[in-house]
Amino acid sequence: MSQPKYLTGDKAGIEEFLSRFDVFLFDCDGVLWSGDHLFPNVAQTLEMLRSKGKRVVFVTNNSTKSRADYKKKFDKMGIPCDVEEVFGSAYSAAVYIARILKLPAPKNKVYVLGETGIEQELDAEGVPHIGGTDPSLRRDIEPEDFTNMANGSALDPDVGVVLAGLDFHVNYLKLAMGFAYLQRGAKFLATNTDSTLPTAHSLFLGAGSVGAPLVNALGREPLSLGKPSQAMMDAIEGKFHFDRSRACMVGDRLNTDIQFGIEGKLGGTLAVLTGVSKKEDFLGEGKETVPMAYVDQLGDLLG
Ligand SMILES: O=C(O)[C@H](O)[C@H](O)COP(=O)(O)O
Ligand SMILES: [Mg+2]
Repeated sequence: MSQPKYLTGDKAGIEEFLSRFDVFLFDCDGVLWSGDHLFPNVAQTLEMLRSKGKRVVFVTNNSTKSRADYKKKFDKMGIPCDVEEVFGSAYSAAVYIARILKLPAPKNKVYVLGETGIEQELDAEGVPHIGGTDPSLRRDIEPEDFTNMANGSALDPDVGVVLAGLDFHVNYLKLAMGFAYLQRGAKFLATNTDSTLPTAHSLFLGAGSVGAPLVNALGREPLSLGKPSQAMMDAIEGKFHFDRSRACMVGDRLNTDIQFGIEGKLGGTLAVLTGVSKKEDFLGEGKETVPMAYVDQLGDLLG
């Protein structure tokens, strides 16, 4: 497998690379920012691409925010963005549940292990849901909870799906309730299964690590609707109608972003070193997932 091209400081190489693509799919966490810290020259780089007539789509696995929430974040960060340019895993999962899975009401209710982003996107698709940010679940489990989950009286009979995403308020009660629904046959879905979350210039538990207790107890993985799932790529192509051979995925994580672009048969992939993956992860012999090119940070594309 050919080695990726290092583009930082290579003005001619950058020009040639950018000329191959009309559309850039941008990952967010670890590429544009770390939490609320915008990396250098990100806004200027996106402006440069747009001035060259390139289309940008923001494709994030972070399901804690809805597309509308991301639009507010982009505005706060001074990055011009239309809400329609954002395609997050919460939206991807809500579209899948509403338009592909299409469980017959009333058994189409979703038990959410996650934050408001998931709830907002389910609302937008008209999918009923419980759990999530419900404050009544932010408490210790009590002896009667075990009894009432075991006999079903604490469970909603209309729940047909358990949807797991990044949840900053996870506890035993919420996990136990999710497991109770799964044992009763609810479909097991995830917005994404990233093991770690790159933020505050460090790594924290990701969505996959929050949902891991359910995977361990149940003995099987959820269907993930985030990167590298090609259901997400198909949904993005269906919405934006682009030529995959002229599209490039830009990301910080090999087993989500770069794999997503490669398996999606996009024209190219660009790794940045400001998030999860390190260059040692893809340079040298026998590496499983290798980007077409890489830069130290996104702003290096300014040349
Ligand atoms: O744990 C997570 O959910 C992910 O680390 C996080 O949300 C990744 O977001 P992305 O890099 O896809 O923008
Ligand atoms: Mg990322």
